[in-house]
Amino acid sequence: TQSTRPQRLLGAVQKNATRGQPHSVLKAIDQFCTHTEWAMNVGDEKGCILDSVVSEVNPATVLELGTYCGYSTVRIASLLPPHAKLITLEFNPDFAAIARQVIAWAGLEDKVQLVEGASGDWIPKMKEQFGITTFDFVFLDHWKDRYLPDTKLMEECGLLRKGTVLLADNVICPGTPDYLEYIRNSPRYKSQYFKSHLEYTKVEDGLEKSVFQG
Ligand SMILES: O=C(NCCO)c1cc(-c2ccc(F)cc2)cc(O)c1O
Ligand SMILES: [Mg+2]
Repeated sequence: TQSTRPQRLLGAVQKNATRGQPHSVLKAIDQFCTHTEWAMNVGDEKGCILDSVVSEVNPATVLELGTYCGYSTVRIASLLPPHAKLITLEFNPDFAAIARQVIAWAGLEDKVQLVEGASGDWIPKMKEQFGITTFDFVFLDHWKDRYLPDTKLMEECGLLRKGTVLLADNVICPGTPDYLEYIRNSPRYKSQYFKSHLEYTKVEDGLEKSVFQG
C-alpha cells in the first residue's frame, strides 16, 4: 500500500535526525523537502523570521493553528523558556499522528500539547480545558479561510491581551486576503509585513506580524 507524504517525511526524520536534537529534525525535513519532495512546512527562510519573532516575544503561552507534520511546532518549542507551553491544533488526524512522532523525535513532547480537532470548536474551550488566560504568541498556519474567523473568535473569547503577537504564514501564497484586509485596517492591531518566499521555492510569500493593542 502507498505511503503518504507525511509518512515519507517522518521516515526522513527517523533516518537522518538525532533523537533529542531539534535542529537536526528541522535540517532533515528541510533537506527532504529541498531534494526529495516539497511539503508545506514553513521552511527555513520564513522559519528564520519566525525564530526572530518568537525570540523577541519570549512567550510563556503559545497557540499554533495548523500543526501539519510539526516542523514549526519543533521550531517554536525549541526556543521556549523551561515552563512555557505550546498548544498546537490540527484538524487532520493523519497529519496529527505524524506530527506527534516528529515532536517526540525532537524530544519536545513535554513543551507541546497537540490537540486534534477544528480550531473553531477548540478556541472557545481553551480557558476551561487548558487553564489558559491569554496567549502571548499565536502562529496562524492552518486553512487560509480560517485565519479571519479564528482571529475574531480569539478576540471574542478574551484570549488576546495588550501586546499579544499574531504571526500569520502564507499571507501572499496561497494568500489570506480577507485576513490581511481586516488586520491591516483594524485600529486594534499594529501590523508589519515580512517579505519572503514560499517554502523551498522562489515564489513570493510572506509573514504578517500583528500586535494586539487591547
Ligand atoms: O494549506 C496550507 N496549510 C494548512 C493545511 O495544513 C498551506 C498550503 C501551502 C501551499 C500549498 C500549495 C501551493 F501550491 C502553495 C502553497 C503552503 C503553506 O505554507 C500552507 O500552510
Ligand atoms: Mg504555511
